[in-house]
Amino acid sequence: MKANRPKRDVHPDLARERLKCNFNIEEVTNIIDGGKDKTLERKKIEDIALNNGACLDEIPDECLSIKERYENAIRKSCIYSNIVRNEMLEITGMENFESPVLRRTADAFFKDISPFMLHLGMFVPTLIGQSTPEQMAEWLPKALDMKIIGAYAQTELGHGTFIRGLETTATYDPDKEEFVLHSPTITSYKWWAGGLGKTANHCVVMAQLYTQGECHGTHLFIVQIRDLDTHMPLPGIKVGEIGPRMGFSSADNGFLGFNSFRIPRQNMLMKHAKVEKDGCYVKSAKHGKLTYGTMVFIRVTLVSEMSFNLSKAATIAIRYSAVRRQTELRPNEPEPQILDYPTQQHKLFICIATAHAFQLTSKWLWDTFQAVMADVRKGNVDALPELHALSSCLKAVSTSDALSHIEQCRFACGGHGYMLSSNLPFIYSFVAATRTYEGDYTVLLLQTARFLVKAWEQAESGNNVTPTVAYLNRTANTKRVVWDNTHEGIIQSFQAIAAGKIGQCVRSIRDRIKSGMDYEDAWLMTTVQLVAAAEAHCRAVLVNTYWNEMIRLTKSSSANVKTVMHQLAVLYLMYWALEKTGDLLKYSSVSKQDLDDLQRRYEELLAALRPNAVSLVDAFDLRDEILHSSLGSYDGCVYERLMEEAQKSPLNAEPVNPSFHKYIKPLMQGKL
Ligand SMILES: CCCCCCCC/C=C\CCCCCCCCCCCCCCCC(=O)SCCNC(=O)CCNC(=O)[C@H](O)C(C)(C)COP(=O)(O)OP(=O)(O)OC[C@H]1O[C@@H](n2cnc3c(N)ncnc32)[C@H](O)[C@@H]1OP(=O)(O)O
Ligand SMILES: Cc1cc2nc3c(=O)[nH]c(=O)nc-3n(C[C@H](O)[C@H](O)[C@H](O)COP(=O)(O)OP(=O)(O)OC[C@H]3O[C@@H](n4cnc5c(N)ncnc54)[C@H](O)[C@@H]3O)c2cc1C
Repeated sequence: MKANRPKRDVHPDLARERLKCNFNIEEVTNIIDGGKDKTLERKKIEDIALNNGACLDEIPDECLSIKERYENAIRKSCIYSNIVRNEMLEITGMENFESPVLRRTADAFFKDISPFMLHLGMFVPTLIGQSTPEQMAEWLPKALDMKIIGAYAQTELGHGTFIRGLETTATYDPDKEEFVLHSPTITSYKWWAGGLGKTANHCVVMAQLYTQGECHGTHLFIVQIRDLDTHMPLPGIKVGEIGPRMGFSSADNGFLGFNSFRIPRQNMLMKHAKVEKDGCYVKSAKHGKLTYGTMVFIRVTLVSEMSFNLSKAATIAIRYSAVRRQTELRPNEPEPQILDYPTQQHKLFICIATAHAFQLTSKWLWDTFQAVMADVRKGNVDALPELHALSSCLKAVSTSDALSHIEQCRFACGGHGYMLSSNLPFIYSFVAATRTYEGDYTVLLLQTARFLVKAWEQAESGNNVTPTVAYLNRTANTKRVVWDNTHEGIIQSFQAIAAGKIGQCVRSIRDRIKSGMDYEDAWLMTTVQLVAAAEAHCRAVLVNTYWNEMIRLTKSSSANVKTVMHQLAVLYLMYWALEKTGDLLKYSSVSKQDLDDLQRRYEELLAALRPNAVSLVDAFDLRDEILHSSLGSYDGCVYERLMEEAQKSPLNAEPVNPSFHKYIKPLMQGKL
């Protein structure tokens, strides 16, 4: 099933674009990767993956049946896992199994999703984050060596968001020193877990723990569900695939039910709480939500995942826009490249800037996460609420923004963007799921809002608050910030908007309580504003972090790299300031004239970035094998590739489809 891509000359329009570049592309690539050494390591790993079997499928994935797609994905997953296990991890180090490079090289194998993704993405991280040292020694080597393949089964048919409402039970039986797992209702069936439907032989299960007649809430258990030799479901296990979805077509998302299924006591993941042999429950965690740790970890990693997906979509749309020509501007003049239209630049340059904003913020978030986890290991959980609030809003906003920008990339490619061979629909449907999974957008912003309301009350009473909300100490009691059109001024305005909205939420809640509502109802009635306040806080964090990190990381860069990186960050600030003019008018002293000036400067910036646009996406350094796009390949031979992909449609395998003789001809002849 291997096909070789024909080598072609670079399209003259793209070649001309590359000549216009005025900055050192490699320097920008190094900044995105996190340093020159990281770029070299990434390239080395990509070479290993691509020389070892990553391949174009002769028949595109989308032309296969569901079953064929799954089987092809498994075939490739096994090849890929072997390479990861035997060669890549030697370079990254076994402890860096979650390295973004592995995620990136996986794309060279899978246009859609690997059924093993959740094994490496959630099963292994849960073992690491939730096991005792003994459990880790037992399970982790097997998982890393692919001796066992796992899934993460938390969500049920009836509940995804409200984890405390999960119904699966794990009841301890001290006589046999076993837990009995049971699914008491149809709504208690596990639903959605990736890799569970057909692939996994183990999974982590979240269930309500009962011991000595008492319920202790949700805990995690490791459960073998299939025989390691025959792969048949074990007695007491009902497992299968949940059926076709909008995307994730080869991820075999599954359902799982238990009929009084027994597992040994040692299979409860006991890092934060345990059940003794006699059934005694002992809680050691200093914070009640540490069992939610894998979710926080994934939320943190999703920010860089969004940067990666956006960089793919932007690369496709910008290369395409450089070779696509449409509409005469003046009679008898050549049609311009569509990238010359300011409206096209408005759709696309923000995608490049946002990919940078998310990438730089994600590195900062990752460092914050590591520091907080190091504290937690020492028994200090003070920074956990702030980390939860931060990772929740950044996950929500980055997935939501990435989704709408990717849709803009598709719009920017006109009809051809609708083709699956462009890869934009795959990228879109993958990112659409991220807005929901690992915590829905609204739900996570409301988590952040809880933290913000408390922080606002602290700041209001003159107490110092934690770093990401420190702006509240400055702005909580200010009515309107004075508008200043420098980058510092714009960042401060975003902080003023956030503070203003949080303050308004607090006042609404208080007013509602005064008018007789209890706190829960007052909160509920204010949730539309609370979501907007949490989003505003997240934007303040994003603009501030992106700007500071950009300045820090370009300190020793060449002058032109500094300029272009600076231009992108200013574009990001201006784009969002213009998107939020209503808020600026409400919470700052900005005037109509200031906004008109801002609009003009934004349009000038689009023009200034235009000559470097193709090189800026080249700097993402996404190889064709990873992009999988007829519109986005490095050579820009868009029309040849579209035609080539069209030939692969199964409908073109024969000149006349049998349905002609069976139905159309009889219809034409009046014989039907
Ligand atoms: C090595 C071998 C080679 C192998 C090779 C294999 C080849 C692999 C092929 C490809 C490789 C690819 C590489 C992998 C790359 C990985 C990419 C990652 C992809 C991941 C894909 C993920 C798929 C999706 C998975 C899922 O969706 S899992 C399910 C997720 N579910 C949710 O997120 C549910 C959301 N709900 C909640 O989180 C909670 O219920 C809630 C909304 C937070 C409420 O919780 P609860 O009711 O319990 O709490 P409350 O009472 O509301 O709050 C009480 C207080 O607690 C605070 N709180 C809540 N949560 C937390 C927390 N996590 N931390 C800290 N504090 C928390 C809350 O704020 C309250 O505080 P208070 O002070 O206000 O009281
Ligand atoms: C592709 C995909 C893969 C997945 N993989 C896994 C997996 O591997 N393992 C796993 O365990 N799960 C997985 N999930 C499940 C996923 O985590 C849940 O779907 C997600 O957490 C949302 O929960 P829900 O489906 O119950 O939505 P619901 O909570 O029912 O949400 C429905 C609507 O109600 C709103 N809503 C809900 N609660 C509130 C509230 N308190 N306040 C205001 N509005 C609210 C939401 O905003 C949303 O608009 C996956 C899901 C998808 C789509």
